[in-house]
Amino acid sequence: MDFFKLLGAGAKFDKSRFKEDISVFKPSRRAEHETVDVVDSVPKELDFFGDHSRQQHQQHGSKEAVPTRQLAGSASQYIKHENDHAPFTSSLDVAEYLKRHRIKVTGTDVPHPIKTFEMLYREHSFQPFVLRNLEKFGFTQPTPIQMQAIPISVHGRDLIANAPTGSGKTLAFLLAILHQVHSPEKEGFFRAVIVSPTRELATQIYEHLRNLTSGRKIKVCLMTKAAAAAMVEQDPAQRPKFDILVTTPLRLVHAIQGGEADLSRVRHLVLDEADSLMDKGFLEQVDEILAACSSPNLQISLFSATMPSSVEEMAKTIMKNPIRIIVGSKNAATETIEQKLVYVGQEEGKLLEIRRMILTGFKPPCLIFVQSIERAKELFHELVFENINVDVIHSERTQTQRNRIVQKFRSGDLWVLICTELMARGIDFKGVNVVINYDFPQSAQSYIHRIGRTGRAGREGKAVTFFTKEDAPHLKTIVNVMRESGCEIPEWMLQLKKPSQDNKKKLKKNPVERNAISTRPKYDLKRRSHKKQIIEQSKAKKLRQQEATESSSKTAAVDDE
Ligand SMILES: Nc1ncnc2c1ncn2[C@@H]1O[C@H](COP(=O)(O)OP(=O)(O)OP(=O)(O)O)[C@@H](O)[C@H]1O
Repeated sequence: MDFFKLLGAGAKFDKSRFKEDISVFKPSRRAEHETVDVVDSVPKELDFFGDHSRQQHQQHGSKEAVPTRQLAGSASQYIKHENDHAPFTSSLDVAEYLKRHRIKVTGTDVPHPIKTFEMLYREHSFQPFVLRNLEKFGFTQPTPIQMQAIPISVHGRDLIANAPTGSGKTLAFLLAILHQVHSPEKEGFFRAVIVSPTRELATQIYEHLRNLTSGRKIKVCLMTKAAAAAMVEQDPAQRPKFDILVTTPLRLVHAIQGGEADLSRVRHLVLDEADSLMDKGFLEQVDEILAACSSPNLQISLFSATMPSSVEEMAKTIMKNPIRIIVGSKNAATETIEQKLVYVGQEEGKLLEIRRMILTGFKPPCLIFVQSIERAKELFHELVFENINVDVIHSERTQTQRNRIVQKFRSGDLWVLICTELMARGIDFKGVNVVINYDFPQSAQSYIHRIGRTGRAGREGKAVTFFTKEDAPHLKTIVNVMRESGCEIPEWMLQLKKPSQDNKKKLKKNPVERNAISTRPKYDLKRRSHKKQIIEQSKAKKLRQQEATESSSKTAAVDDE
């Protein structure tokens, strides 16, 4: 029996490359004579995921070798329907409309959704400039999250919104804010604050807002390092007045502590990528921001493509009677993304696979995710000689470099961008064709956001995730996401054991240890590191000698005096 055909069910395997693994998984004589359905079952010998139970499920499953996306219904949220302009006639009518757009809403006194942007003007007294700008920038029809989130926010209600990546969440909260802040206030206090976890995302939201406010005197502040430094220098009475603030958490906390940002008049606080902001790394800062937003009428909105229950529970403690929206399935990946898992054997197999992809019709633009800055640099040094336009972005690069790289990737000058988790959330590169998870993601959330950089706004995209034997215990986490987003999964993958909560936590905290990314033989690497060590030791010795000579000549000079 062909075990690598079997392993290939739901993943890709190259037999010639995995000779060693073939011997590891070599079937017993008895197993060779068994007639087993190629896809449905995995014998013990291949049970490197530690799940023996799936043998009992031989009769189920698909014969599809690679998981494919189920197309049915995936683009439904963008399809216009005949009755889209007619007002709602009954609550049944509303329920049917929500169902058709796969919008689930929970909460009390939920305002009706909108069917068109024009309804914002007719039913919610939006200013005409908003409609003009929407048209100017090509937004003709609201997406499902916009249909329901905007009226809720306009009614001043707290909101927890969970909708897929690339489904237009940004415009949903920006339009609500524009309605609330449609004319500039003379005193110029911040009236709305949008917090996002990265500078890149904050900049993107700011640009989006600038487009939507064009032609109006609404003042928007992007809290950059330079802007914050300028505020510190300025006399408080002379500081420019702003209506809306877009910021990262730490920058804002510094401004609050330094007295440059007064949030006492903020009416609406939006936490974009809320689950990330309410995670340990940011929680303290978010607490401080919340404390500074002291208005009794504060309205809070949380948006993300992933909203774990623990975050929702925590969120409810700071919100007043919130309404919750889920578009599609909760915490699922976007359905227009074709997702694939590729088994690469050892760590070294990843480079071979990526080179094979480049040689055999690789369609840029492409984002490649790795788990650390070190690995991003290593991969860049390997791919830079491949005759492709490649660059690398991570938090150790300067802000100017980061801005330039993002710009080049957007304009198509860069084909391949190697990145860390820094780029996983929110960044809207419209035409990314493929996302490669070179390193297996550390959580389902990370997977959903990373692959969500493709397949945006109803477009199609591809996501390829490499996995080695070390990643196998966590494979089920990703398989579950794939299933939730409509991929067909072979039965044996569905039967894999779930990683324990403990294991999940461990992986989230620390990534899997991996060999360095390099095509150089290990012997070469060892020799290089040894050589480097000798050079450093010799430099240190020289320095010590120099210092000793200097100090003895100083003593001599003192003696002479
Ligand atoms: N109503 C609309 N019609 C057409 N395009 C839209 C509409 N709303 C948003 N878009 C576009 O869809 C793309 C994705 O939107 P956005 O970045 O807001 O997604 P998101 O839901 O915030 O994703 P993520 O979870 O990754 O942050 C953007 O290019 C945006 O301009």
